[in-house]
Amino acid sequence: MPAIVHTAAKQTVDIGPFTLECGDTLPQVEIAVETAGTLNAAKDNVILVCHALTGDAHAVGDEEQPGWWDGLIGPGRFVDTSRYFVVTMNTLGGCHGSTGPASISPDTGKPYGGDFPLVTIRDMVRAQRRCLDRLGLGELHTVIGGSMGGMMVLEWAVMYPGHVKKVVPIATAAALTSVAVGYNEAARHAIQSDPGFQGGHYYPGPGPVNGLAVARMIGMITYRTEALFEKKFSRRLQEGTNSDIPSLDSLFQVGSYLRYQGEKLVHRFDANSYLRLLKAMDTHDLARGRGSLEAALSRVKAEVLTVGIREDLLFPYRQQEELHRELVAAGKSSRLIGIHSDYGHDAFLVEYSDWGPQLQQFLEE
Ligand SMILES: CC(=O)SCCNC(=O)CCNC(=O)[C@H](O)C(C)(C)COP(=O)(O)OP(=O)(O)OC[C@H]1O[C@@H](n2cnc3c(N)ncnc32)[C@H](O)[C@@H]1OP(=O)(O)O
Ligand SMILES: N[C@@H](CCO)C(=O)O
Repeated sequence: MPAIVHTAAKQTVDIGPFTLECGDTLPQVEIAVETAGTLNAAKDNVILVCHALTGDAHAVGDEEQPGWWDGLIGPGRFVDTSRYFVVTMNTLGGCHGSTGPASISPDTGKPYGGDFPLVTIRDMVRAQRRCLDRLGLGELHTVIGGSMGGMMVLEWAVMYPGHVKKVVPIATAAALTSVAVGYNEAARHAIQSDPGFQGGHYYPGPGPVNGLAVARMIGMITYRTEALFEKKFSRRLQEGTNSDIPSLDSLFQVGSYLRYQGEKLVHRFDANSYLRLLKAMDTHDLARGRGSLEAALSRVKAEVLTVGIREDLLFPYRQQEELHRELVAAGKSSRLIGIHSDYGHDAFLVEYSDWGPQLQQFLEE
């Protein structure tokens, strides 16, 4: 069993062969894990953080690199690492240290590429559970995460009700709306129609970089809001563009920004993982195989604090309201916070003042 290091630490945990919901077995699975804080003697202060689509295990910063949730988690912050032992894993199927399409298949000695199977949200959660077992961490104080991470949070509450005391699903839902699935289809099509895609067998080449950039551009529009774009860019043209005569080359600031965001993602994300994680979100439904959402939620034992962003275009606030309503109807302990933010969906990664204090209180009660 791997040793647990009880301060900020990174490790890769071998969880062995792993059979997915689709029936395929990955012969060897590794999960990249980062921890922050100290595990107490009773082992009852563990908070599991589940990342969103392009996140990774580095939620909490260290001397080398800031973490993507530093505004929320750290010593003396809303999730206080001087009290809690925070564990974050790169998801199975991802591209930041855990087994995914770019990993070498033990069967062929080559990267899986296009042969890597679909990993569902439930597979991701089962892999997390097995990883925690390997680390000797059976019980969770809280599971928290946003967007795709929030889907995992809800699955934790349903799949392992006896193992988690509290859950905090943020900017998420029991299943994506048809519009969100539509955006994801357009993003996948951009990647798969790029000549660099080659059916997913593009390693060690750069792969479908243009398609991935376009996919991110589409995504970014859904992660923000009209109000934010109006404030930041309005209809201004990018510097150097002739504003007097309309031209095919006219570049708006918003266009330049989206292109930049697309290029930025290409340097830190693998297209094969992007395709699979989008599909995992599309195909996810908390009710699948459980009769109904009501039946699924009837299994929940954890206290639930749902956080929604009222301006979220991707996971509309009505979805978090519905989740809360269903939980209450099922007699569960459920609270809902609806914040306002021009950031829209991405607010959970950038704005904490409206919900951080309530989260802190929820954790400490
Ligand atoms: C911190 C990390 O690296 S995260 C790594 C792991 N990834 C994740 O966890 C995923 C979640 N994170 C995210 O989605 C994002 O990082 C967010 C939401 C937290 C913040 O997004 P950001 O891209 O940092 O912020 P924002 O949308 O304001 O964009 C700012 C960038 O756009 C650039 N920009 C702004 N206007 C324009 C324009 N008109 N034309 C071109 N570029 C522009 C800025 O110069 C800035 O560039 P920089 O990132 O090189 O500094
Ligand atoms: N900005 C988030 C959006 C998806 O929730 C990410 O890239 O993971």
